[in-house]
Amino acid sequence: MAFITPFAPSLSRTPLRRPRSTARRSPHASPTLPRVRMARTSIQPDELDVAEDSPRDAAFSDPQHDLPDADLELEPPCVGDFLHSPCLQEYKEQREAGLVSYSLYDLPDDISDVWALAVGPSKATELKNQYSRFGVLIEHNFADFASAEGCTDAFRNATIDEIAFAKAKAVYDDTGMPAIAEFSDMTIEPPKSGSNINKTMQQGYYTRLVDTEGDAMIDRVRPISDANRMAIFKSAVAYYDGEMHVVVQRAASVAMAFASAYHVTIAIASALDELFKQLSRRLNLTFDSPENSKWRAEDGEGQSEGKRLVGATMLKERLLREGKMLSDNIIKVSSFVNHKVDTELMEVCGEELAERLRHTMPNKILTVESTGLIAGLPTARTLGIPLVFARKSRPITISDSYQTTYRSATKGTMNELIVSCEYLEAGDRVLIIDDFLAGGSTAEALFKLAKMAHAKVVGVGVLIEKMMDGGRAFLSGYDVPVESLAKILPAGDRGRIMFVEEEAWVPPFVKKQRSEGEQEGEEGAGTERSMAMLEEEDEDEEGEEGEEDVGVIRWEDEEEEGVLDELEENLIREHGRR
Ligand SMILES: O=P(O)(O)OC[C@H]1O[C@H](OP(=O)(O)OP(=O)(O)O)[C@H](O)[C@@H]1O
Repeated sequence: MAFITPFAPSLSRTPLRRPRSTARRSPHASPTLPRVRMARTSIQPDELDVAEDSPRDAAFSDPQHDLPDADLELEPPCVGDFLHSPCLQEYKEQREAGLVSYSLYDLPDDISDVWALAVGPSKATELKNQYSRFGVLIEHNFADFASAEGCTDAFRNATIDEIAFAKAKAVYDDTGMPAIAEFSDMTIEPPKSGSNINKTMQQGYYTRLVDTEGDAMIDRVRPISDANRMAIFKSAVAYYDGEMHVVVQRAASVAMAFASAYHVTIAIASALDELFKQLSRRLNLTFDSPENSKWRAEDGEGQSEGKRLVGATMLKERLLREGKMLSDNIIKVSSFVNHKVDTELMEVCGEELAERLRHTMPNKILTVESTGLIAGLPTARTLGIPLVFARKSRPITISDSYQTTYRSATKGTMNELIVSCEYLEAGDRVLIIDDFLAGGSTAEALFKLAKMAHAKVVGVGVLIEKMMDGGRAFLSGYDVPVESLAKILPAGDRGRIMFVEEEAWVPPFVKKQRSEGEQEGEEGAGTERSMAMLEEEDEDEEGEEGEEDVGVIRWEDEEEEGVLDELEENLIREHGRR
């Protein structure tokens, strides 16, 4: 049974690990860091009691359940036997043959460590960006771990945190680099008692091949499930550096009506986020490089220096923790956005909205009282432009005004919007900022006001976009960029908020610099590396592409039948018998 993701690391890049810089560590840290015991908490521990007949899952549902001490000395039994990564094996062989050297070439000063990964490709990109800002260069990703031939039982009997840990440890053992690894599974809970369901369907379903089998399994089970039946995605992430290990688990439950394999990313993102928090504290990974701490506008297009963008990340993290769906499309964020306001969070959100929309060259922010001001003010301040907010009732100080009406999505009432002719002028380039985008009627009303003033709306930015209300499509006719920091998916998951996972946004000029940097690197900028190494690298890059193609062809043409048979087997497998 394989869980291969078609992704190959660039084996021939020199595997480097600079001796750990103490500069980034706490001055009080002892040279041998203590081992960390992590309580394995889940987002919704109360919702994880679905697999009554599984001692593993019972343990998982207990937030206090720690790895037993024996695990801390892992080598877990059979771990080396039941896991195998062809790419890591190849790397190991190259290393043993002396083809990859550990000589340290000039790493940038702001890099203090080089790590490796064993995670899915999209998460790898995110982690690379995230950790690079903290002085960690992520150099390899061994995403092709699979259960070794003949080790199916050992693999099934291992918990997901054991597997994540085993992957991290295997990568560390074979590369010498600290490693982060991930492993996830999906459970479809048994139907509620009394459901009209035949015997084989009473136990629920389970897979560890979420990427490849998850959707097919959900599609098969959904028609025989009631709307409240849950698919539970669990993810374990582990870090190991030879001295210390940290293991974190998180879970996300999604109603079958909305579930897709994609939702495993919620559990993965949440676990990785917690892992990052733990590691940044334990390893004192500080964001201390002046080079990194600012985005630099060097494209000559008039973009000013902006700050590092963490608004979307922090907002999503907060949504995950505190946001609630009160109904299908009413979102409660009153503890940090629109009643009690987390001003620091709004500050970084405003900064990110400003940087995302800076290219529209606005000279004015237009928003609506009162909650539009929450995101509007920091955005305006970052851009250094004034803010005008439309009033919902006419102040006695306003005589000449532009005025329109719109229907409030949340209240269902018709509202007036009024802006003084003094403050919206012909030729203004207006950026609309609001807390929410739902159906788009509020933003459209602001478009109308701008039009009355012969001003031009150049963009729309919101903190939170409710994907189910179609505001983006509604506004598409205006043909302006629409940016949102968090895109909320339709309700589900017992009041929990779910959002679309997106790659971190980076300014176009930074992207350009990075791709130019990469090209330079490929074209021989790595002067410290031997010609032989560069040639190998070229070959590997060809190999990477080749392998991805093969992965696709194999699924579609050669092994499709086999995979479907296996899926069929999994579907009829009772939950407790994995
Ligand atoms: O895209 P839409 O469908 O127009 O919805 C978005 C608007 O809904 C909310 O305002 P609301 O109408 O509830 O008024 P409030 O800000 O006074 O609560 C929110 O603050 C946005 O302005």
